Amino acid sequence: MDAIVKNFPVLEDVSGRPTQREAEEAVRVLLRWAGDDPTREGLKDTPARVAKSYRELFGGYDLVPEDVLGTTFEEVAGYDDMVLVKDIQFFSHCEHHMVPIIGKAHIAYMPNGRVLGLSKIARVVDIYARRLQTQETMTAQIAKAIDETLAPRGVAVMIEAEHMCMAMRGVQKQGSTTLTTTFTGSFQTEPAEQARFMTMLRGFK
Ligand SMILES: Nc1nc2c(ncn2[C@@H]2O[C@H](COP(=O)(O)OP(=O)(O)OP(=O)(O)O)[C@@H](O)[C@H]2O)c(=O)[nH]1
Ligand SMILES: [Zn+2]
Repeated sequence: MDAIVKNFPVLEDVSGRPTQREAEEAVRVLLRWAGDDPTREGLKDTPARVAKSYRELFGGYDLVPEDVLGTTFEEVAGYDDMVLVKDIQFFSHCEHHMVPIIGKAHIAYMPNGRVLGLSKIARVVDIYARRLQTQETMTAQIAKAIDETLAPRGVAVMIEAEHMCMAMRGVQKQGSTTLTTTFTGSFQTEPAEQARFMTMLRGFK
């Protein structure tokens, strides 16, 4: 695997979680930090809602890719060419500002006798998207998870995303897209396979 994975180890568990009560109190503090009054009628239930919503938006911390990548099929009539699932939409949050990253993942692999249930590829994207992320980390983590669980001949992951921390605040550049890729196995060693991945991705829009 490439250097990025070594630099960004996979985070599978977060221990020492605060209680729901503590989480709600933290939201009240942030509401006051924003300049509002957490005791006013409209914000009364907001801390509880935010705490609940965090469990969903960051639900990826409770999941491991091995659990969803278990469904594989061997009876595919000898099919051994590229499988590409493209335009998998996701919402994540950047680890620097905790604001949304909105994007699409394109994932291909070269089977080695077994193919994955297609929905499982999208589930792996969600496991990593529903954590605090950088786009580079997420790209490498998805490739690593599929590579290690399925042991295919190669994996290619491309992510294209817009970072709201660059659009809504800070430098305030709307509409820019960041592209990241990770290639393993034959996608890394054979430029022709990488090129075919790009052609399949871009050729049939
Ligand atoms: N490489 C990378 N950078 C990211 C990602 N998401 C956000 N960033 C960047 O993280 C950087 C954090 O920079 P800092 O200077 O520490 O924080 P800041 O003062 O809020 O920076 P500005 O966004 O420029 O206002 C910014 O340049 C963001 O654009 C990501 O997925 N990958
Ligand atoms: Zn950010």
